[in-house]
Amino acid sequence: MKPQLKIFKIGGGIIDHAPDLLEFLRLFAKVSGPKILVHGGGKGASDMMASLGITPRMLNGRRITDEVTLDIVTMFYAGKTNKQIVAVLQSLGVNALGLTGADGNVILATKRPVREVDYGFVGDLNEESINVGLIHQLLTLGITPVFCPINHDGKGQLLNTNADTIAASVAKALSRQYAVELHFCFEKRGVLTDVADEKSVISKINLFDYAELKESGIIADGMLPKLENAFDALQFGVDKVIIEHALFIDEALKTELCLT
Ligand SMILES: Nc1ncnc2c1ncn2[C@@H]1O[C@H](COP(=O)(O)OP(=O)(O)O)[C@@H](O)[C@H]1O
Ligand SMILES: CC(=O)N[C@@H](CCC(=O)OP(=O)(O)O)C(=O)O
Repeated sequence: MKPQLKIFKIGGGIIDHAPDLLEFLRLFAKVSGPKILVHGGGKGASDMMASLGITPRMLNGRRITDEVTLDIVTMFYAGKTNKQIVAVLQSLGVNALGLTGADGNVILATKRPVREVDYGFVGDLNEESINVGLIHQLLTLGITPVFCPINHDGKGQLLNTNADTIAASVAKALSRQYAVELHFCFEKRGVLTDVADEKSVISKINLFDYAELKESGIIADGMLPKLENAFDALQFGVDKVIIEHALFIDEALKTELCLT
């Protein structure tokens, strides 16, 4: 039987609010067994860009990342956010190790090819991208990897990758060796039929429901790429995928995805 591995992803809505981030990290610290944290921080990065007089540009849930934007997001994700999270986890007794994809060549990305849109320095991932051996060794040493959304191309270029995609790709790659549970944690109780009503959580969504929810417009915005990544993980070997509130990971109200 494969050993268990729990992977959690948190996004900008939680990271941006210091008390919520601290509360989530307290809950994460209590999770037993091998675990990994993947963080985003898109909202804070956009705020930082705006404060510098630069207008953030997003398309289909991905940030158009020119040279200046890459500098800012690298400072924000790999610097401030990643190191702050690692420091708090250390204070909570978790031996966390903050990583970009360049560190230990742990995630190798490919610059997104220019088609109708030039996304700039955005990195795509594939089956070969994740250094499963290194992550396994870190977990064996009792270390908790903390991934930020910055990766590299192996030729000296840093690239910006959507954090949901990193979480799904790491989960898929490690599912060859581990029974993986993947948790997408954000500021709502799960996938809702009405985004204004926290009680309208859909407890289970299969591929058929997913198509209908997309068609009807019930899922929109950031939830679209999140569910796309989440179902991709489920279809390629991840045992369990859950979408839930970052501050209520112990509670039953949440959305679980299933294939049929
Ligand atoms: N049906 C839905 N249920 C829950 N959230 C939804 C739904 N449709 C759209 N959303 C939006 O998706 C957002 C989550 O995506 P996103 O902001 O990208 O999260 P994160 O930054 O945590 O990855 C929610 O804040 C919500 O506004
Ligand atoms: C290429 C790309 O879009 N990268 C994302 C990485 C951060 C992210 O995914 O943050 P959340 O999880 O908080 O949305 C961005 O810069 O917004």
